[in-house]
Formats: sequence, C-alpha cells, structure tokens
Amino acid sequence: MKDALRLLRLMAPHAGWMGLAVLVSALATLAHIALMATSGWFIAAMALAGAAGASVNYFTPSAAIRAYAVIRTVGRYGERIVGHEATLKFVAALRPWFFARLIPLAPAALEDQRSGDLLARLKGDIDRLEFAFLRILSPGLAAVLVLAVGLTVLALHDGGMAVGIGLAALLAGLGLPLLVHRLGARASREVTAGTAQLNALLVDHLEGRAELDIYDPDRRHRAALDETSDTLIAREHRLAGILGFAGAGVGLFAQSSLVLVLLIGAPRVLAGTLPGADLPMLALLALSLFEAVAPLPLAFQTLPATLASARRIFDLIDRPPPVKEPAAPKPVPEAGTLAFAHAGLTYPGASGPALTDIDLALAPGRRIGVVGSSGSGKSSLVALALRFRTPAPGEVTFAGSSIADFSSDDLRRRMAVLAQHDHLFATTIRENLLVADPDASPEKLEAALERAGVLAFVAAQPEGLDTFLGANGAKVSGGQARRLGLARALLKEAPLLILDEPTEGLDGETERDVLEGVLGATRDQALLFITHRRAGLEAMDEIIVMDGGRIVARGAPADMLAIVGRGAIRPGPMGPGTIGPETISGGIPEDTARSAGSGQGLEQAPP
Ligand SMILES: Nc1ncnc2c1ncn2[C@@H]1O[C@H](COP(=O)(O)OP(=O)(O)OP(=O)(O)O)[C@@H](O)[C@H]1O
Repeated sequence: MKDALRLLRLMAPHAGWMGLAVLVSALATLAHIALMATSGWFIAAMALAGAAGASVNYFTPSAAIRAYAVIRTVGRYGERIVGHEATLKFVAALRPWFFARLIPLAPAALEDQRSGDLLARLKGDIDRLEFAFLRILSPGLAAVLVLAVGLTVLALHDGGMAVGIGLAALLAGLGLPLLVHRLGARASREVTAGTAQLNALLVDHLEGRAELDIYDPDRRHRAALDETSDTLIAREHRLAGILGFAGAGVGLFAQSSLVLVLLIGAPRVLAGTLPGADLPMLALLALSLFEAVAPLPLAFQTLPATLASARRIFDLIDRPPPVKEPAAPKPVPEAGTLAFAHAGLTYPGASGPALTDIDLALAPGRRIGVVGSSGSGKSSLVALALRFRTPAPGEVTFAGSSIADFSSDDLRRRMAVLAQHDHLFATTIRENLLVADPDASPEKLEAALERAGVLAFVAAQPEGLDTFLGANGAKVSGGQARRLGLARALLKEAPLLILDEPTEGLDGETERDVLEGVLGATRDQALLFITHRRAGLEAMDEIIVMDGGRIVARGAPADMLAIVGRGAIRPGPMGPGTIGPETISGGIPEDTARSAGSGQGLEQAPP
C-alpha cells in the first residue's frame, strides 16, 4: 500500500493529462455503449413501426447513431493519443528521477548489485512503472465512470434491472479481478523477481563465458539459466491461463446480464409497462457495459508485478548515499594539499576497520609511494581521496577545507586517477581517451599514449586511434589495457594524480620505460603512487608502508628501500619468494611498526 501511494505521488504532477486520458477513454466507451443501445432501439422501433404500419422519425436516431460512431472512433484515437501523452510525460520525469537518485549511490552503494539485476531494475522495473497508469489506473477509473453512467440510465428504465446488472458488473469488474489477483499474485511477483534473476544470470553467463568453458564442462551454469527461464515461462503460462479464465468469466457475466435483462424486461413489455423497442436497447446496453470491465482482470493481475517493481526501485534509491553532498558547496581551489587527518574507514558489514588513523599530506608537486601487502588498505585510501566513501573517524581535506564541503564532482575535477580496476568502455581507443579530455587534439592523445608507453602499439593497429577495444578491453592484452588507462589518466592534467598499480601486468623493461615516461611527464603534479613493486619508488619523496589498514612505516625512499633490501619487510601471503628486487608484498615486523608509530621512522627498524 505504501508503495502504491508513493507511486501515485510520483504520478501526481501529471494528474491533468492523466485525468483527461481517463475522461476520453470513458467517453469512447460510453459512445460505444450508446451506439449499441441506440442501434438496438432503432432496429426494433423500425420493425415494430413497420409491423404496425405506423410512421416513425428515423432521422434523429440515425443521426445520433452516426454521431456515436464518430465519437467512438475519434474517442478511441484520442484515448491512445492522450493516454500515451500522459504516460510519456510520466516516463520523461520517471527516468531522470530514478537516475538522479541512483548516481549518488554509485559506485559504493551499488557494489553488491549484480550488473544484470541492476539492468533489470533500470529497464524492466521502470518499464512496468511506466505502464502502471495505462494498464491499471486508467482502465480502473474509466470503468467506474462508465458503470456509473450506464447503471444510472438502466435505473431510469428499471431499478431491479440496474441492481441486477450492477451486481453482475461488480462480480465481473471486482470479484473476478480479485480472484485473478489472489490466484496469480504470487506468480506475478515471481515474474518480476524471475526476470531480474534471469537477467543477472544471463549477464554473468555472457561475461564469464571463458571461465565457464574451462570450469563448467557439465554446463551447470547453463542448466541453472535454463531452469530459471523455464520457471519464468511456467509462471507466465499460469498467469496467461488465469487471465484467459477471467476473460471467459467476464464474457459469461456479460451474456448472463443480457439474459437477465430479457427475463426482467420481457414480462414488462408484455404487461405494457416497458416500450417494446426499449428491451433490445437495454439488453445491448447491459451487454456492452461489460466492455468497460473487461480490462480489469489484467489490471489486477499486473498490479502485484508492478508493485514488486516499485518496491525494487524504491529499495534501491532509498539506500543511504555513502557520501552526502553539501547543500552549499564551497568552490574547490585550483591546487592545494590533499591531507588525511586521523582518517579511518570501516566498510558496511565489515568485522573491523579497513583503515585506521591515517595521517598523510600530499602537497602540490610532492610524490608519495604507498606499498603494502594485499588487503592492507591501499585502494581504500583512494576511495577516501575520491570521496567515494566518508572517513570515520577523522577527515580528508583539500587546500585546508574538508572535502565534505565540496561538491564531489568539483573535487574530482582536480584529480586524475588510474584505478585498480580501471574500466575501458566498449568503444574505440580515441573515445576511451576523450572521456578524460573531450577537447584533446589527436596530437595531445598521441603524447599521452607515448608517455604511457603504448603509442607504438596503437600506431601499429590498422585503425590506429579508431581501433575498437571490445567489452572491458577484451581485444587488447592486460598490459596494453593498463597502459591505455594510464594514458587516459595522464591526459587529464589535474593537479592531483593517483595511480593504483599502474604497471600491473608489465614486464620489467616495459615497466621501467613506462614509469620513466610517466614520472617525467608529471613533475608538477602531486602524485600518490600505489604499487606492489620496487620500480619507480626511488623517485618518490616519501614512501609509506601499510599493513592491516595502518601506516606502519614511512620515510625517504633510500631508507625504506634499504629496509626492503635487508628483508625487514616480511613476506606477504604469497610467501618469501615474493620478496626480491622487483616486488614488495609484505608488511613489516611489529617492532618496525612500533617505531613508525612513535614517529621515529625506519632508522629504528631492526637490521
Ligand atoms: N567495498 C568493500 N566492501 C567491504 N570490504 C572491502 C571493500 N573494499 C575493500 N574491502 C576490504 O578492505 C580491506 C582493504 O582493501 P583494499 O582494497 O584497500 O586493499 P589493498 O591494499 O588495495 O589490496 P590490493 O593490494 O590487493 O589491491 C580488505 O580487507 C578488503 O577486503
């Protein structure tokens, strides 16, 4: 009920158009009923007059019949035009309304969504809401109007007839739909859930094709997909069966009403209390009244699925945004120090904090290298810097102001980022680069590619910058994709550059070339350089070692790398083999951590 009211409130701004659509629809149906009734009366009156040899004015009724026919035709056309106009106006507001609420949730509050399920909400659920007016509200309200007028006309001729037909209409227009609702509500809701599940499975199936080919030769995933599809078809089959039964029920009530009118009216005609020509008129009026209630079983059947869709949409957008945008955002200074002050972060549902007591100052032009074992909190630092998450406790500031005082979009204008899972769009290399700088000239694009060490590869492609990358960069190697992402980050020329493992997947020689290009080109930018590897660290102003979400050591590269060289950084989960001249995968011993915590730096670390 709460969801239905909320849905109605969403429709409220379009009440004018919707009201007009209902009126036009009711008018078209009433014109149809009047046409049938008048035709019945006219034919009978002519026959009776002919039999009696009396003369009758046939001009007025035949003109009325023509008028009703024209009104019915124009009305049906108008009903569609106005009904769709009302729906389109609702849709035009509904989609932006949904997106405006979805965007602040991305990415942090949507992480638990399967991409196919999100797609189902964006498409299927919103589509169902769009038709809530045309399929449910409009037929319901129009039926009430038509029945009110039709039953009044019947009552003027015969009260008992009106009561009998009213009861039949109530059973057909409310009883049957309620029965349909009761029998099919579960299946209807399951269709909504099943469609979403099928979408999610299908997207997973397509995205994970290669893995399934390798690990699932027995096609278990495919079998689950087929089973979900079969269940969905079975539910839809059941709903179609129930609807067919309801349609037949409405027909039965309509025909019974005709018989009822004849049973009540015929004795009155014989008794001379009802004109003979009125009987077929009333019979056809009663029969055609049921045209107004015929769409109601479908409306009631669609209702649970529509409300389930509304619930899914509301559930999603009612999630608290992971960050709150300020009501009056401050302008973001062109440059400044990005500072973490005692910043902590605990992910929702996590057993402990991912970051604790982080103090860090990235001044303009300064370069900080961040190393640490897997899961030590390096990428979580980036999430805080980008304001995808809010620190608690502590704060992150830029140029002296809390970043919570800035609009997130404005803040991110000052940052270029190569994320750990950088996304390449399913389009050309050029379009992927232009995301960072839509006005970049081809020369500028080439310069960025050159610095990222991938220009030779792009130039060797027959279509150069217009080479299509496929979904998630499927048509290039992992290392090439990484460097294309890096080129995009370099293109932005923001004062703050964050690189999360930029050389992941590159061989040693390529890594050195790429880092040389990148570090040479970013001399004026503040750089936060997250890495598992030694390469490039010697060019940093400071190196920070993280472990268990804390900064456990920090110092100049010479000191830090010497400690790494002495083996003071202990092995990570991959074992001793991961320590070497190229990789850093571990934290540091507790006593080293203590010395870092005491602010005395690495000099205190044991040999
Ligand atoms: N979205 C999330 N929700 C819940 N927990 C998360 C989320 N992202 C990261 N974590 C957890 O927070 C901790 C720090 O993760 P983070 O990704 O920051 O580590 P990392 O140092 O970047 O690791 P890696 O080197 O493997 O990329 C880990 O324990 C991780 O499981």
